[in-house]
Amino acid sequence: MDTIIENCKLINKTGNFNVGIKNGKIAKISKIPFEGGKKIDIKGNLLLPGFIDPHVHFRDPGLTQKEDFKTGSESAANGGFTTVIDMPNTIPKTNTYDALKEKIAIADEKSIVNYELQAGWNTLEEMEKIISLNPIAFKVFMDLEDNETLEQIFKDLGTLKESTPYNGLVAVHCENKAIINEETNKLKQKEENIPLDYSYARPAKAEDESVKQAIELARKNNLNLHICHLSSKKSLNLARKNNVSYEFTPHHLLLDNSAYNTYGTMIKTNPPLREAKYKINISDIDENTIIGTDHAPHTLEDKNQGVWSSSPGIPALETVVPLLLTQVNRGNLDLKLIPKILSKNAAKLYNLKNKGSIAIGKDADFTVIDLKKEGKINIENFKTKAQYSPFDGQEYAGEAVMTIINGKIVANKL
Ligand SMILES: NC(=O)N[C@@H](CC(=O)O)C(=O)O
Ligand SMILES: [Zn+2]
Ligand SMILES: [Zn+2]
Repeated sequence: MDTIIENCKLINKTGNFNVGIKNGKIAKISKIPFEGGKKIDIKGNLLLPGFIDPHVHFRDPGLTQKEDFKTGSESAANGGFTTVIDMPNTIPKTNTYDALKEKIAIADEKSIVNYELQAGWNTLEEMEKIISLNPIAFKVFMDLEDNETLEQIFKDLGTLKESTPYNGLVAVHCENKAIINEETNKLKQKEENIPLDYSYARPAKAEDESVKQAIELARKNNLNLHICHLSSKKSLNLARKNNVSYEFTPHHLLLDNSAYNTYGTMIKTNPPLREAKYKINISDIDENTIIGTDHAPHTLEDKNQGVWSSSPGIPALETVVPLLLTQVNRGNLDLKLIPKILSKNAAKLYNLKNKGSIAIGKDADFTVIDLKKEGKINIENFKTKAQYSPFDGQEYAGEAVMTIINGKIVANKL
């Protein structure tokens, strides 16, 4: 053994366990103590499979004043995450072979957590080249494209699936561009706009229409659809009915659009926070849910440019775990769902075969949880460059106290 993690509680099991690690893999799980290796005593806390965030924006290259792969990955580790999936809307976009190659070099050099990269869509010819670098999926921002372009993108992705080893997984930002434009233009007629207007400029029906369209296009082209940051209840019902996977962010679960009156453009995000009656809630989390934080850091300056010009996005890697564990402590969320929604389900969707559970032979990636640890969220302790959060100052119960990757501690608050 290289390392032995001692005094571990495991979910659904009684008693304390010891977990042996050899060459970065789980080699032994036993109640009976054993010797031979460096010891990590986690003091009776809960050992969970390393958390996976399938939706982060690390802004590297091109936007590193907002975040870079070093600070982003440190933020992930500090928040309890061992693996992240980064989005392609950097500068340049990660939609060419060269740009993906460049990002892999950056991430290899700077990341302290495991990472996977999504690629942006491009011509079929370019996407064929991109596939040789194994992006984990293609991402389509449906809010930025018109219908004709979307038809073509999905058709090309279908062809790509036939002609290359591409697995056919397409992750989508679902909001309908035409509806957004129409509603935004209406609201701009008002004499003065307030942050709350943003919620109505991109209404739930824009998301619902887009989800419907994405499901149709994916079916037509034999693609495997995954819906990012799903926020509308109706969209959720559509996804469930059609057996399509989806992610929830912590802010869409926990805040409604009345928060715009408190936090202003700080909580501007896409899709926007919704009216209480249309939104998803903690009670919508089930066995199949995936939490994707949509960690979308910006500078304070970028966040303070008025209703229409402020950058949309909220950093979330360092708040999501205490926020969800607080819901567990309040009895609103079953503890047994935590390893599923934060690790297992994303590992399955993205085919991360060695991740998502604690078993012999799996990668030695762990998140250690102290369910009773209380505190107040404090952005001053964040590793992200983004210095804002609507949850700053909020009391929590339950925290990730240690993050272990390949058997090595990358963050420690024990
Ligand atoms: N969610 C956001 O409001 N912003 C994201 C983009 C995105 O995920 O749509 C960003 O990159 O800042
Ligand atoms: Zn998005
Ligand atoms: Zn995003």
